[in-house]
Order: sequence, then structure tokens, then C-alpha cells
Amino acid sequence: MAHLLSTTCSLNASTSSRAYSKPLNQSSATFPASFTLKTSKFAIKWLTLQEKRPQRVCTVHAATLSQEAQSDVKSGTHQISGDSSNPKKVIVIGGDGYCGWATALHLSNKNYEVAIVDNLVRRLFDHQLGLDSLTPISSIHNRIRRWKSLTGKDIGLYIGDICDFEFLSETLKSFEPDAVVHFGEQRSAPYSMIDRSRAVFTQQNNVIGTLNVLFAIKEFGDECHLVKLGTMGEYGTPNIDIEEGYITITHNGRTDTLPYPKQASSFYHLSKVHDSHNIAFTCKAWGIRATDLNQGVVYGVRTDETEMHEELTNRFDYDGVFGTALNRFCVQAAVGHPLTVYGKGGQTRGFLDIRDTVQCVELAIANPAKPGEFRVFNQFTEQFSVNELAALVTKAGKKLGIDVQTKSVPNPRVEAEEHYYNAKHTKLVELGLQPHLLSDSLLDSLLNFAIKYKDRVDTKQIMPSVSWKKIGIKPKTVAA
Ligand SMILES: O=c1ccn([C@@H]2O[C@H](COP(=O)(O)OP(=O)(O)O[C@H]3O[C@H](CS(=O)(=O)O)[C@@H](O)[C@H](O)[C@H]3O)[C@@H](O)[C@H]2O)c(=O)[nH]1
Repeated sequence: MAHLLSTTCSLNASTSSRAYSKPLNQSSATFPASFTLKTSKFAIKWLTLQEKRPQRVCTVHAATLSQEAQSDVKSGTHQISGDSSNPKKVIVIGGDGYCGWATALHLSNKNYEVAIVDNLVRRLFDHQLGLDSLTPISSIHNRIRRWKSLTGKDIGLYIGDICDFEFLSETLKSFEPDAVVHFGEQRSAPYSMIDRSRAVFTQQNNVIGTLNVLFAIKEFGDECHLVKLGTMGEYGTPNIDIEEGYITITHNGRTDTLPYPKQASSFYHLSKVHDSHNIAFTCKAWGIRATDLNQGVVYGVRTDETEMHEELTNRFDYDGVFGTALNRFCVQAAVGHPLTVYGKGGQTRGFLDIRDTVQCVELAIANPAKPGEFRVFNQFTEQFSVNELAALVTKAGKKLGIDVQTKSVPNPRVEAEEHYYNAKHTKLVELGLQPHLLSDSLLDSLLNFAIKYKDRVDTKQIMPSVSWKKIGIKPKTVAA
């Protein structure tokens, strides 16, 4: 646990107060105690991007485009697809993150009217933990301006914290979405297991944020469809087949269809379980329409939209806190680091390409749940064990002339390392999902992508640094 977290944040009161039009002391989320953020936890709320505007939240408009960007629009240099006959308005909460950014662009490309809601805290975690994306990423403002310049399409931007109900409700009232896609949660299992304050932050941020979304939909958009990112990790690794959300059980001669048992194995995964219960209850009690997308482990980085310009490039995490298995293995292979298989490596999970994440979300929006319905889709396309992934990356490396080694690392997590795993995943296919399976060519291109950026890799961030068993109450800090 040597290298976690500095105690002072670079975003301090003096730099933030100039840019923000409202004092920031009302938010209800509690940031980990060890982060001394004097303004408030999320000092980025109520950001005024341009000339003074009366609204509390702000949208990036064409008026903010650079001359170069304006001329791109006029010359129409980029063609895009999409059906504009029935534009729907969609809010993407967490639209600056890995899955959220790709999804926001994809929906915009498909002629949905999109607004991103984000507090930019994911970027702050990197600053605090001394981490960085493999890929250089532009600010959210430049990302959106570039998108406008390439496609002529606006993406609205609301900077703020959904744990602040006033901010969230103003946003919903102003944008009036037909659907809310909710990626806006702390999504790393290791992050949630660093120390008590990160565990509390993760659950408070995720559970209260989702609860606020549910209340906001009830009050200001009761027709609005909630598309919520859950996780396959809610189910754990039971010794029976995993169904999609529900299981029919006969017990003492009586039969019922019940929520599938949940056995999450980190405070992060548990936060999603708590969300699922809250959503299920509000669908019943208030008639909310919701889809829980129990997503597996995502890999890849490019989508049709992020490829259009380097300023649209997505983030790519490879560190031991935010990096996920296959993406990490590709970066490890690229820099000649042995692949870090935790324990016996029989851990099996559902995986999907990020191009399928965006497709699945679009399918869920295009085919909304009915009022009062709580749908659960298992969102992955293939199952692999960690050992199988390591073997695939080793083979792909060989083709590129790289000698890839694998090293069994003592497992920092508490999880089954050999187990039965068979999870259903038919509902999204029935809606029309056309999966991008993990072919040799995709692995080659992912590996080549990692090689392209390998000079940016900080090899000190590769080994896991968070132990499930050693989590304690003291805030973890990192030496400079
Ligand atoms: O270097 C590594 C990294 C991971 N693993 C193993 O690979 C499996 C998956 O770990 P991961 O870090 O790729 O993914 P996880 O922590 O489960 O979380 C990720 O995948 C989840 C889907 S799922 O795994 O719950 O299906 C999402 O909910 C999370 O937001 C996302 O960060 C685990 O058994 C882990 O022990 C290794 O063996 N070596």
C-alpha cells in the first residue's frame, strides 16, 4: 500500500473561486476526509464557461467555438449517420468518464439530443492518486467543442454533483430528458477498498446520487426512462447459472420469481446492489421505468466517434486502481511487464468491447421499459477467465514479436479463484445487439494502441496496491 494518495488537492480554493459563480458549500456528498478541498468536495459546480448567463447550469454552445472549429462545421468535413426523425433528449450522467464519454458521443452521432452531467471527479481521483490515463485526454469543454466542430452537433454540459439535489433537479427541469443514462458513480472496486473514507465515499456517492436521480425523475420527469449502469459483480460467482436479474424459485411447494441473489465482493460492487434495491422499490412504489444494465468488464478504447479526432480520444486506465483486466494486460505486454494474474487466475467474468457498451445503452433507450417496470439486462458478450485473457494477450504479443511473460501475483482481493460461471446474456441480443467479439484482430489493434502510447506508462502504477484484507480506518496517503 505504499503509493496511495497525496493529502492536498491541486484544485484549491483560490484557483476555483475565480471561475465559479456560486459558493460551494451545499453539496450533500462527503469527500474522503483526507482530501483537503477547502471550497467543497466538488469545486467545479456552477461553472461559468463564457459570458455571464442567468442560468445556474451551463451549456457549451456553438458560440464558444474557435474559428478553426467553426470552419470545420461550415465545410461539413465529417459525415455522420443517424435517424433524425424522432430525436430523443438524453442526459448522460458521468459523460466525461470512460464509458460515459463514448456513450454521449455515440448517442449524439445517432441524433439524440445529448447533455452531459458530470462533476469531473474522475479526473480529480487521478490527480490525488498520482495516476494518469494511458492516452492524453482533452478537457470536457474542448472535447465538446471539437465534437461540435466536426459534426455541427451540440452536446449540453452541466457541471455539478448529482448528490446535490438542487443542482440535479435544476438540470432535469431545464433539459427535460426522455431518458437519463446513469454512469455517474465511483466505479472502481480497488478504490472503494483503499480505506474507510473511500469505502464510505463510494457508497454515499453512488447510493445517494442514484436516490437523488430517482427522486428527480419522480418529481420532474415521471415519463423519463432511467438507464442505470449496474454490474455483473452484483451476482458474485454462485455455483449455479446466473439469470438476467430474476430467478424463479419453488420453495416448500410455492413458486415465485424473485430478484436473483446478490453476493457482491467489494464496497463498490455492493453500492450497485444497494442501488438496484432502491430502483426496484421506486419502480414499484412510484411507477418509475428503469433498466439496470449489469455490465461486465469493459475493454478497448476506440469507438467510431472517438476515432474522429485526437481531442475526442477516450481515457484508458492501466493502473492497479482503475485499470481493468484486459486493458491492463495489453499495456503490461506493451512495456514488457509480466502480466499480473491475481492468484490462480481461474476468476471468470463477462467481458465486452466498449463499442458494445454504447450499442447496448442505445438499444435500452430505443426500447424503453414500461412505467413501473424494473428491467435487468446482463450486459456482456463473452466470458473469460483471467488465465484465458493472459494466454490470448501472450499469443497476440507473439505475433507482434513481443515475448509476453505472466506472473502470478498474490491476490489482493477476496474472491473465488476457481469457480463455476455461466451467466445468461440474451436480452440485449434479442433487442438487436451485434457483438464485437474478442477476435485476434481486435487484440492486435489494442496491443498496437498500447504500444503507441507506451512512453506514457508509469510502470510504478502497474502492480496492485490495494488489499481487501488490509483495509483500515486510517486514510492512506502517498509519498511524493
Ligand atoms: O491485473 C489484474 C486485474 C484484475 N484481475 C482480476 O480480474 C478480475 C476482474 O477485475 P477487474 O479489475 O478487471 O474488474 P472489476 O474490479 O471487477 O471491475 C470492473 O468490472 C466491473 C464489472 S464485473 O467485473 O463486476 O463484471 C465493473 O462494474 C467495474 O466498474 C469495473 O471497474 C478480478 O477477478 C481480478 O482479481 C487480475 O487477475 N489481474
